[in-house]
Amino acid sequence: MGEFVHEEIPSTELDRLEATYRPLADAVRDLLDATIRTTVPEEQVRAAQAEIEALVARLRAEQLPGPAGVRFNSEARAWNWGNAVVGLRNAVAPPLRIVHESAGHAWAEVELGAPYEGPPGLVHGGVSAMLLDHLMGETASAAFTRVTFTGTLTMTYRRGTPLGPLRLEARIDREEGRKVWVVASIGDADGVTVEAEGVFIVPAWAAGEAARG
Ligand SMILES: CCCCCCCCCCCCCCCC(=O)SCCNC(=O)CCNC(=O)[C@H](O)C(C)(C)COP(=O)(O)OP(=O)(O)OC[C@H]1O[C@@H](n2cnc3c(N)ncnc32)[C@H](O)[C@@H]1OP(=O)(O)O
Repeated sequence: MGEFVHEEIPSTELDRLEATYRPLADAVRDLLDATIRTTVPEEQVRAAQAEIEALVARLRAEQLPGPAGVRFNSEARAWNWGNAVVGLRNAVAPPLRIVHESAGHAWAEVELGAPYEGPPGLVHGGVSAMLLDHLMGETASAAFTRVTFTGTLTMTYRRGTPLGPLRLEARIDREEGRKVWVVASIGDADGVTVEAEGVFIVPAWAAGEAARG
């Protein structure tokens, strides 16, 4: 596993960088959707591909040696720009904007489009699991006071989850030692579509931090 990296970038500078990278990722997200849905003639598809390849080369002129990781500064600011669910610079991430109502209760509202499809018009079951896994993990972390990893995640798909606006919610159900049980759901305007239960574990190597949290 990589590490949580201490990198001393002031929070004001991070705000400035995020204002640059967020619109870039939004544009790439739009590109994903357009790549799925375009019906332009094939020669235009090939021309667009060449332009995209040129853009990739421009961005790769300077880059990190590997994934973005999780970083934090001494102002208690943490950033995980590559995260698959919440990563600000990750066009694959919706991204989920999670609201921590209190330690142990969090929710998010999101609109999922064409890149998240499984059955026709419905959210891919693995995407539902991925989004809930992350939301539940952050919930188990009790407002970022401890590190938890998913141990076991159980999904119950009650009915198809339509693409479009959705609400996700998670709560800590109970705790025992280093184990935290979290329950969660996804719902649309007509009610719950997916329920999940998970056991999140404060790893032995992080247990000291958890005791302080
Ligand atoms: C202060 C800093 C703040 C920073 C704050 C940052 C917060 C930022 C939040 C981000 C949120 C991200 C959310 C993404 C969530 C993922 O995607 S995490 C990635 C997917 N998960 C993984 O890769 C986990 C891989 N597995 C592991 O690393 C280890 O097996 C585990 C799960 C950490 C457990 O390791 P361990 O600590 O050595 O566990 P161990 O001592 O053997 O067992 C402890 C207890 O847990 C039970 N247990 C162990 N494994 C399991 C299991 N798989 N299922 C159920 N129970 C289990 C044991 O039976 C034992 O129970 P008791 O005997 O105590 O009753």
